[in-house]
Amino acid sequence: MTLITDIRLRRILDSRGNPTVEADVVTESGGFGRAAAPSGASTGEYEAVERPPGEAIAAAREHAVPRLVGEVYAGNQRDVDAALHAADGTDDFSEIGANSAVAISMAAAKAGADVLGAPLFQHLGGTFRGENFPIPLGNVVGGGEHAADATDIQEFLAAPVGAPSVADAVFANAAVHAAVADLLEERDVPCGKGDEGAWAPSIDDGEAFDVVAEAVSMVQDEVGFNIGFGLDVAGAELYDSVSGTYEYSDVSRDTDEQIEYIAELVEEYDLVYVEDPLDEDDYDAFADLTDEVGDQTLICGDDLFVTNTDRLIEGIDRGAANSILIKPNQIGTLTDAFDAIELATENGYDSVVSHRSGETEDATIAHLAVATDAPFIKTGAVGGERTAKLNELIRIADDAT
Ligand SMILES: O=C(O)[C@@H](CO)OP(=O)(O)O
Ligand SMILES: [Mg+2]
Repeated sequence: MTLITDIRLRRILDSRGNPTVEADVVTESGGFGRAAAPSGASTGEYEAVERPPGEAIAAAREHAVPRLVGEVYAGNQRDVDAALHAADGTDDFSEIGANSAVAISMAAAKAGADVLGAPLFQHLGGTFRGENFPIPLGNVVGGGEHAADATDIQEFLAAPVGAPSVADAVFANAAVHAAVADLLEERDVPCGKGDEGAWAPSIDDGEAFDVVAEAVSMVQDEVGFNIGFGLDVAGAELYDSVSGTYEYSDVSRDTDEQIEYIAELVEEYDLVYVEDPLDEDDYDAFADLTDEVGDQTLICGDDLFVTNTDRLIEGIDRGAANSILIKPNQIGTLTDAFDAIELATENGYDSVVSHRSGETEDATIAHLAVATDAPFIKTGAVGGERTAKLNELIRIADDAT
């Protein structure tokens, strides 16, 4: 019933106004799935390769579509994704593009769910999923590669760890986002928004820490549950491999100083989450920091692991980080993303399913997080392409998908 009978690929707009790949998958019994690839700005060196959308579409039409249409059942995700790998023939999707691959992979999953008449999370995760929800990490202030002339640290995140429901958590993050705007106005700091909808003021990191800590504590008092504070440092973007230092606007830190700086921030702000505090090649530094503060906070590898099980195995062996960011487009298929989450879970690493800075209204990652029982999701706080995922989580919790 789920035999794939048609695949259409097109260029659509992403949230930055750039083209991206959208896929439609149709099955023999009329099942339909549509999904779109997101796109990163602070991309990891070891990510699967995103090709210009026009080229990715042409290559996928030539190599992948003939291997899928009339050949593979959309309901069998591993077969779909194996066919995508076989069609590509490289180990980084540089032939058909990880953007075409992930769009087709996710669209096939949705078509499979459609034939079953089941919500996507249930098709992917089974009937016992849908009871637990990820804690949403909400980006409220940001800079780095996501906004010009703003903070050095890429993302200051609200983490409503004590929220009684996913809806309460989502609204709490939006409230922190609004409180940050009020506090910045009081300080006469004008600001626009960065790529993910976070405020992008022209302030230094120290001032951003003050503002976000105050906003978090104000909203925490209002809502009456615990809201933590987290960061995505995007360390690889700050790291200068020639000098071996992390280059901030006002200071440069060598690796030991960077480890100490992050450890101090964990203490001072009681950080519950720190993503990519160090360079993507430095497993040893990740291991040292994890050793120092890993019992107090999550040290998450994004550019370090790029959702890749080989890189995660290396991290597990060396004690680097205790958490992994999961971005399906970093690795190209849902199967690969699932395998990374399962390997992480088996080894006590918390998975954080994540958006990209360039997004669409596609909400697959909300279902992926619920399907895999992931403890966290990072998908912004406000903005249509971000709320598409947050509102989908609320609907899943309300049993309304
Ligand atoms: O670094 C990150 O975690 C992501 C998403 O927040 O950014 P980008 O998609 O630009 O890689
Ligand atoms: Mg990151």
